[in-house]
Amino acid sequence: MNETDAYAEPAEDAVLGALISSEVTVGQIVRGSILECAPDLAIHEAARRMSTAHVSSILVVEDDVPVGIWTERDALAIDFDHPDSFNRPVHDAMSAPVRTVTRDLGLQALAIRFRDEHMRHYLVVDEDGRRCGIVTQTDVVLNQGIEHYLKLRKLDSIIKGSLQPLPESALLGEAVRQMRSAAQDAVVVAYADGSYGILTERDLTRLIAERAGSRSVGELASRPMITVSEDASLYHVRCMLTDRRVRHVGVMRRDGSLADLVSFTDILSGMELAYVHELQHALRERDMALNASQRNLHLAEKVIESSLEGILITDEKSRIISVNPAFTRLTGYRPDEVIGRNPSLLNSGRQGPEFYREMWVKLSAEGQWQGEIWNRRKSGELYPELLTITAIKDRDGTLTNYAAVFSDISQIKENEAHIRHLAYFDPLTGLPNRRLLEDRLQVALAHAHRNRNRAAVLFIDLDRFKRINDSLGHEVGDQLLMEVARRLRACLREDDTVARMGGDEFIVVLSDLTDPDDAAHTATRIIESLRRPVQVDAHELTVTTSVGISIFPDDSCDPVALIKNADTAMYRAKDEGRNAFQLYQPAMNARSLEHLALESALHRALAREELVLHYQPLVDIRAGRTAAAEALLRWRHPELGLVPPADIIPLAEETGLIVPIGEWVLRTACLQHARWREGGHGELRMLVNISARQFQDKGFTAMVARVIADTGMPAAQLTLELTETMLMEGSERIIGVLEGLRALGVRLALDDFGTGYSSLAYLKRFPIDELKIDRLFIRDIDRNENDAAIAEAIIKLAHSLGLSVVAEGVESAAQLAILARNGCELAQGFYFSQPVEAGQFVLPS
Ligand SMILES: Nc1nc2c(ncn2[C@@H]2O[C@@H]3COP(=O)(O)O[C@H]4[C@@H](O)[C@H](n5cnc6c(=O)[nH]c(N)nc65)O[C@@H]4COP(=O)(O)O[C@H]3[C@H]2O)c(=O)[nH]1
Repeated sequence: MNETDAYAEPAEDAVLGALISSEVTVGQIVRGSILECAPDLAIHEAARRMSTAHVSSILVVEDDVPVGIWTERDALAIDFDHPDSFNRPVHDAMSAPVRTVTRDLGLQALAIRFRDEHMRHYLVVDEDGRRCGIVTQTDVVLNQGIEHYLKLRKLDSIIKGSLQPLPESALLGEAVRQMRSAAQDAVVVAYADGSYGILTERDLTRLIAERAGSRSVGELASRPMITVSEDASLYHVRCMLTDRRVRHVGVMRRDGSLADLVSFTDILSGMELAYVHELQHALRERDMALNASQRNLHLAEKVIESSLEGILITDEKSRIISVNPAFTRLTGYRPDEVIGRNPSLLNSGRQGPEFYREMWVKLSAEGQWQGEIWNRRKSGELYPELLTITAIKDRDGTLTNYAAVFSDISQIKENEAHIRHLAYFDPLTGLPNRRLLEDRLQVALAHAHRNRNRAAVLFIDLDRFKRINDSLGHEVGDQLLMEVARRLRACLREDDTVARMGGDEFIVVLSDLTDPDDAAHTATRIIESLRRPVQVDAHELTVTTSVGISIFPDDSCDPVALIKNADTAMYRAKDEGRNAFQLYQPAMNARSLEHLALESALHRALAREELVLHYQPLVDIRAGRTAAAEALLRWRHPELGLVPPADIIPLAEETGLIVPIGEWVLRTACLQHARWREGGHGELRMLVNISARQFQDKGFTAMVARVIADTGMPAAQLTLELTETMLMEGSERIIGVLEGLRALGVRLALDDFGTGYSSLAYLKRFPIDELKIDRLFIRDIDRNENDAAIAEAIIKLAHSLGLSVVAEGVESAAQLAILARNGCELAQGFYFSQPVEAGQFVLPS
């Protein structure tokens, strides 16, 4: 094994490790023992003690105070031609004052001091100035953790090439003079046989101790001199110096001649310490960044692993490369069954190729696709999921992966179907209820309009039903209603609709009538059919019926008006003696004239400041405290008195006046809120209704922003109430408007929830914060199990979508108790307060 192999350089990692942990302090490397002597000790005795102790310095102490230090370097100052000088007191030859460093000084800093102050020894003291030891340059070279640097540098980079060997016959005094003048700590002695020897400061100290006279260097030098090739690295040299316990090696040129003598001092002064320092810093930072990114990676892995949503990641060719545990839970496939395969293995076959084509078009254009999709589990079962696919690109924009995140929405769909059934059908008779009827009526009218036909609405009321109910009990009443429903159905064609409006009221919609008389014929058939006695248990019941008829388009084109007109006609039939039908006549409805008059007056109402807002509190059920106010529009008509919004809003929408009126409402409510804030009630939220027509206005979001800015309204305290039907136009534009509003910081609530037709899962797409359950569901919540079930289901669903819930129209403590039990957060209704003028609004104390 040659020397180079013996000092093989450390592996890269070991070097880096040494570097990073190299924040060593002087205190950690200093040797505890200090050789001390009194100032009057003879120099040769001091030298003897140093030689015996193998140390390079002795501290001169007087009265326990260091007054100087005598080192091997100081030995050079001794006159070797006159050995008498060896007997002088050390005080005459020592260096003073003693330079000190503290224990906590870093090795880097110490190395710089050694180099800049040309020192080779420092006395180390602790925080209280107590002596702890002597630190030498050699200690630094051995402990600094600079291996990486030494490894990079070759020996030839520090060779000075100024070596002047002395002939073996030269006298010791000459050698000392050369060392002194050349500021060297050793001289090389060239022997006549071509070999070399070395005489060092340490040898001089020994010679002083021996009181050696003037002898030739050939006799005194150590030989042979240890040498190394000029190609070796500084690291290699350092290892040699340490292992051989020497402080100098000769450097041999490739041609065999002696190039120089190098020592620990040369190694230290050849180092670019600032560079080393920077390198250490950079490496430390790299290490920290690496640690941080490993931590982030670990975190991301944990999130994916514990996510309740299924996650699937593919490569750019759509081959699955990883799935999370939720994926396995939801689809039934283990990772090893899907990795490497295409996600199409989950296809249910329910969506056609066109669906997937559109998905890919959107994915490549926008980088993301979201929607509902039916997939197939491993068991073969189909299930609906809400799926988001994101295309992932690297820094250069090259597509690298797709990530799909999905949740099983079967439960939501089931709830939705359940609620829809509860919401659209009368549980007693199984007939459509008012909501579904209105829907069907719209369809029937559109159909009739298209076919240029008529349609009819028949309002049916059982005469004196209440008497039966009160005298024979609900059970009997219910049986009777079920039989009535069955007979009504039997009187109609398949395309016609019969609905129960509640109590003993039914409505029939006859679609596509060619002759209005057909409506009268059907009415007669119904009256006849219901006139036949009904057997319920032991009772034979006979009921009579009154029917009112309105015809589309003759009596109105508006479904609500048609129902109202049929209702009016039905009352006329009752007035006329019951058990008959009446066709609607316009004169029956004096209100239509009123309507016209109102329309022109509304134009002037804004300018005349006839509009006012009333406020109704929303109460935090758990805290029993007013948490918000809803602003409700009123019109103080000079003759008609207070006109309710039901009469104002449709008119305002028809005439387009809703835009300025809507802005007035918002501004007035915000100004009112400013007054409450001044009074210390800034915590109250303000809810403002937005109409569909207003929402369609292009400048709507800008208007809201303007009002907020003008009035200083804290956006988070403002909630805009929207209705389901507004959202169901469902376009990207609507989502854009909602997101624009959200960006302003306002909250969004969905009003009258349950009366629209929305897909509940679809709601997930909208940035809604709050859901207001329509008061129709609340009205009978304490009497009707069905309504209670609907309210409960809506509350649960809203919570599962992360929405808070407001119950509207709470009129009794019993209703409130049920809502509280179901976890409903807020309630509003006459039980707490009617809508009142701002001055009468009771602020929370
Ligand atoms: N039976 C009963 N009713 C209760 C109870 N508690 C509150 N109400 C009524 O329920 C309605 C609640 O407002 P909404 O559902 O947003 O319904 C509002 C809202 O959709 C609309 N509206 C009111 N003000 C405005 C407005 O400034 N702009 C627009 N676009 N619409 C408005 O008119 C609708 C009716 O408003 P109002 O007649 O003031 O009727 C109010 C309120 O008086 C209760 O315990 N029992």
